[in-house]
Formats: sequence, C-alpha cells, structure tokens
Amino acid sequence: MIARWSTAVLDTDLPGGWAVARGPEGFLYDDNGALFPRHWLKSQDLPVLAEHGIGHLDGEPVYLLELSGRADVQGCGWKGLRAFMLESDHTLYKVLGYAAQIGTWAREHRFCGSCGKPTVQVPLERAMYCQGCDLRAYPRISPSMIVLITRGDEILLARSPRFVTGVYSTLAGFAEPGESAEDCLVREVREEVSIEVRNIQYVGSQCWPFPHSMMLGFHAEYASGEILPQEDEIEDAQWFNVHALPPLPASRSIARYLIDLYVARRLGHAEPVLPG
Ligand SMILES: NC(=O)c1ccc[n+]([C@@H]2O[C@H](COP(=O)([O-])OP(=O)(O)OC[C@H]3O[C@@H](n4cnc5c(N)ncnc54)[C@H](O)[C@@H]3O)[C@@H](O)[C@H]2O)c1
Ligand SMILES: [Mg+2]
Ligand SMILES: [Zn+2]
Repeated sequence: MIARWSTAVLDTDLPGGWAVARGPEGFLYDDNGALFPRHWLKSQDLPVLAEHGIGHLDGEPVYLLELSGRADVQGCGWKGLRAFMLESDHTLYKVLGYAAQIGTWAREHRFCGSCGKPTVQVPLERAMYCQGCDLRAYPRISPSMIVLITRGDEILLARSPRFVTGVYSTLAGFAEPGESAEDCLVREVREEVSIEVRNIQYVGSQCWPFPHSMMLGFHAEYASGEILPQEDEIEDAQWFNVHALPPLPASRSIARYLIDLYVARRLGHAEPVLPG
C-alpha cells in the first residue's frame, strides 16, 4: 500500500496546496477537518509567525502556518493535537503531529543558541541557520524508553499523577547523555519502581509528538526486588493479572500496544498492529 502522507521540505514561494494553521490552542478545524485550501487560509487575518512546507498528502503539497497568537476564524474552532490523536483518522493525525513538531522546533530556534542572533530557514533543508557562526539547528527528537515488565501472567503498570483518573500504563523515561537504550531502561525502572529486570527485548518504536519524543518500546522480565514507587513521579504501581487489567492508555499509544501484544500472546489471541 502506498503511504498517503510523506514529509518533504517545500518552497513556500510556490502557490497552491493545502495548509494547516497552528496557534496556542492547537489546530484550526471545521466540519471538513484541519486542512484548508492554502490561498484561502492565507487570506484570513491570521498572525502568521512562519510558514513551512511540510510534505505531500495524496500527492498534494501541505504547508503549516505557525501563528504567534490566537485568532478567530468564522465557522472554525481550535483543537489540540491529543484530541486529533483520539478522534481523527490516523493519516490526519500523522500530518498534524509532524506539523506540530516542525512548528515547535522552528519557533524555538528563531535565535542562534550559540551567539543569540536571528536565524533563517535554510531553503529546501529542514534546518535553521545562523550566518554569524555558521551553525545549523535541526529538528529536535528526544529518545524515550518505554517498557512492559512481566512476571508470568502478571504485568507491572503504574500511574503518574498526570494521568487520567484510574488509568495505569507502562514505565517510560527520557534517555540521558552517555546512556544506551538498555542503560536508560534499567535506570528508569530502578528510579520509578525500584526493581531489577532481565531479558530486555526491543519490540518497536513510535513517534510521539508531545512535543518531540521518539518512543523505543521494550519488553522485560521481572528479576528481583519489591515495588517501591518513586515519590512525586509515580502515584501507584502494581502487578496486574492479564485477566484483571485496570483502565489502559489510548489505543494508538505504544504503551497500549506493548500491553495488548503481551496479553494477546499469553492468551493465544491475534496480535495487534503497532500504529506508526
Ligand atoms: N506513546 C506512549 O505510549 C507513551 C507512554 C508513556 C510516556 N510517553 C512519553 O514518554 C516520554 C517520557 O516519559 P516520562 O514523562 O515518564 O519521562 P521521565 O520518566 O523521564 O520523567 C519526566 C521528566 O524528565 C525530564 N524531561 C523532560 N523532557 C526531557 C527531555 N526531552 N530529555 C530529558 N529529560 C526530560 C523532566 O524533568 C520531566 O519531569 C514523555 O514524552 C511521555 O509523554 C509516551
Ligand atoms: Mg517516567
Ligand atoms: Zn550564531
């Protein structure tokens, strides 16, 4: 199957195509979705901070209008990326997730991190450039480990105080400089629940544009120790039997995939597919 959406760096001087607009409250949308004819969107009175050509959807160019503040457009509303992840079709979510990452990164790199002078977008390359010190800044991606720990029919799930009430998920954490993926996983598990794991197996990865994580998903077996939840970060952590699971994360998350995959294998059911 040919992918409907592919990223590209497009020339913003060319006319035509679709555009999305992103402001402080998320993306502009109406009954037809979040993609608008670009010439129409640019004719609205929007406070455009920057325009980025971001890719092709069904062969048509797509642009992002990154706004500097909020705006009213008659007949339209604003909606955050998480709501699009939960409600919209997967392709639209991928377009908006990429747009959000490019918009955030370009906004946060308008000035050189070394000398403080204004940067410029490099034509036809996804980079912000400082002429003063010949420095290029590329989109930021933050590798994060996420792991399902199991002990036979039991899986370890935890709650952060930030989660929706009642929901339990797998453990996750950002890689630090100097660590391998496995080092990070072992450290995060120790920090968050104070146990040791063994037989670490890589399962798959997922882009997580909140705001720029790259989730690397693993399975690990329990080795030793008693659960001791990390103060402030982990509200509760428990072993749950695969037949008695609590409310779980959204179905498009890799956290949910890791859980569903293990349960399916344990119970001999059909395996789920990891949403990209
Ligand atoms: N897709 C999924 O299924 C899924 C599930 C769980 C977590 N996540 C994501 O994984 C990421 C990591 O999870 P977490 O929040 O438990 O991380 P964590 O356990 O490392 O704790 C968060 C802390 O890390 C620090 N931090 C924030 N941004 C950082 C960065 N870019 N690099 C290094 N440290 C940083 C901050 O001190 C923050 O309070 C988050 O983006 C989270 O949204 C995704
Ligand atoms: Mg964590
Ligand atoms: Zn500079």
